[in-house]
Amino acid sequence: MLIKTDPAWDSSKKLTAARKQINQLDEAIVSLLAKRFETAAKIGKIKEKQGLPVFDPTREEGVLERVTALDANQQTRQYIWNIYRTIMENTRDFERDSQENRTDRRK
Ligand SMILES: O=C(O)C(=O)C[C@]1(C(=O)O)C=C[C@@H](O)C=C1
Repeated sequence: MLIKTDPAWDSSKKLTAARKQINQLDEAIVSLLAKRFETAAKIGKIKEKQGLPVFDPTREEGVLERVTALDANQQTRQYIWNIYRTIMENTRDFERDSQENRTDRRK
C-alpha cells in the first residue's frame, strides 16, 4: 500500500490523472470518428449511384499528406500516417457495408 509521503504516491496520482485525460480525449476521438464514418457512408452511397469504386487511392494519398502536415510534431507524423491508413481501410469496409448492393468487397 502507498502512503502519501511516498514518492510513488505522487507518481500514482499523476498516472491516474493522465489516464483520466486519455479517457476524455478518447471520448472526443470516438465522437469525431463516428461523424467521419457517417460522412463516409454518404460518400459511399453517392459513389454507388455514380458507379464509382469505393477505393480511391489518389484521394487517400492526399488525405495522408494533408493530415500528416497538420501534425506540428514531427516525431508523431509517422504514427498519424499509420493511424489514418487504418482509419481509411476501415472506412472503405464501412462504406461497402452501408451501400445497398454489398457485393463489392474489393480493397
Ligand atoms: O473521399 C472518399 O472518396 C472516401 O470514400 C473517403 C475515404 C476516407 O476515408 O477518407 C475512404 C475511401 C477512399 O478510398 C478515399 C477516402
